[in-house]
Amino acid sequence: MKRIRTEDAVGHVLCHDMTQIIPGVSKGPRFRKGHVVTEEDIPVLLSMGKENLFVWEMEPGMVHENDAAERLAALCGRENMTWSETKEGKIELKSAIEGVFLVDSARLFAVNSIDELMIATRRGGGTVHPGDKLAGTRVIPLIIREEKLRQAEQAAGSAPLLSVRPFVRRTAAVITTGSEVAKGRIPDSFTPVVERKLAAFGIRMTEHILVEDGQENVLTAIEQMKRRPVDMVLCTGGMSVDPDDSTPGAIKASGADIVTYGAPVLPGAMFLLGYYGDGRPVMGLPGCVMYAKATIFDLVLPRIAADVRLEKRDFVAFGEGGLCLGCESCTYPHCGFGR
Ligand SMILES: Nc1nc2c(c(=O)[nH]1)N[C@H]1C(S)=C(S)[C@@H](COP(=O)(O)OP(=O)(O)OC[C@H]3O[C@@H](n4cnc5c(N)ncnc54)[C@H](O)[C@@H]3O)O[C@H]1N2
Ligand code: MOO
Repeated sequence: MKRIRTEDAVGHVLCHDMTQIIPGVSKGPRFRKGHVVTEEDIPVLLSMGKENLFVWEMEPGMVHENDAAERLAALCGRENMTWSETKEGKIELKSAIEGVFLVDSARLFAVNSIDELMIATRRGGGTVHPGDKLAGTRVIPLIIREEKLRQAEQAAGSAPLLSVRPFVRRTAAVITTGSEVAKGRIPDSFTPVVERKLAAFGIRMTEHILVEDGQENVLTAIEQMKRRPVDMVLCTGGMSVDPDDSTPGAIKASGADIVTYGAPVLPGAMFLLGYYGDGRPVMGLPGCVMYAKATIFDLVLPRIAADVRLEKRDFVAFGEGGLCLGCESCTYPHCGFGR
């Protein structure tokens, strides 16, 4: 910080707010802390009685907070996002589309480990709508060393830290397993739940089949459904330890590359996800998906719908927060489940 003559202040950064009082008209900050003094400001400052100013020394190698915020926002990404104007050293990013919001957590962690700057985002993996806030960036001091920004850019790497991907999968085949349902002993109350959950992402159930228990039966149904022009295959029921539970074995036998059978999520421990060679996902949905308000199916569906390939580590990461607290009135996704 240094004291300089107002006439010499063009291009310098003010260290504090400057109040202007025009009797009977206005009283308030005429210039904000952080403002970069322009030629036109000089007569105004002089009229406010400011013949000298306290300014930050804009030495080479220092960056103003507004320019720094833009450098940080650039690390976040632009595609399918809107940027607010830079105000008081902050930029807010919002979604321009409906889709799934993704965060590269490890690289975001690395950037935020650097002092004097920050990027805060909403949790990744969930659905966002146009206008939803995604992230905000700013630096902590009014001016920051260029070197710090370079460190952040290095930690972030070349790919954007954040992305929003539109929902692109449109159709699903549902295979409802269980002799009690296939034989009509009880009504099928699982399929309507699955249809409703898919519909929230614009996915239609274009194929549906009921099959009796038994690995051969389920396998035959899966093979039949795989040949149809559907974007994903879903099997309901038969996912646990009962001798008649043969869905996981049938999915494996159908040639899927299994990402996970089992996940650190309750409800949803018995969930299975695999992919066929052509990239289409196949899932085994345990009984809890039918009766619980929110389950692992809700946690993975945004990414499945956006054709973002899930890996084993994505499931491992669910463990902390993967326990649904079973609140009397469910507020999912506005709760800690899966976060
Ligand atoms: N000893 C253990 N028991 C259970 C375990 C376990 O680890 N050890 N896991 C539990 C968990 S967690 C879940 S979730 C369920 C998984 O159930 P399944 O996916 O195997 O479901 P089913 O056994 O096929 O059915 C359970 C229940 O739901 C009824 N059902 C199934 N499909 C339909 C349908 N389409 N419409 C209406 N009702 C349906 C079925 O009749 C059964 O009553 O396992 C726990 N048990
Ligand atoms: O763990 Mo089951 O698959 O939760 O309800």
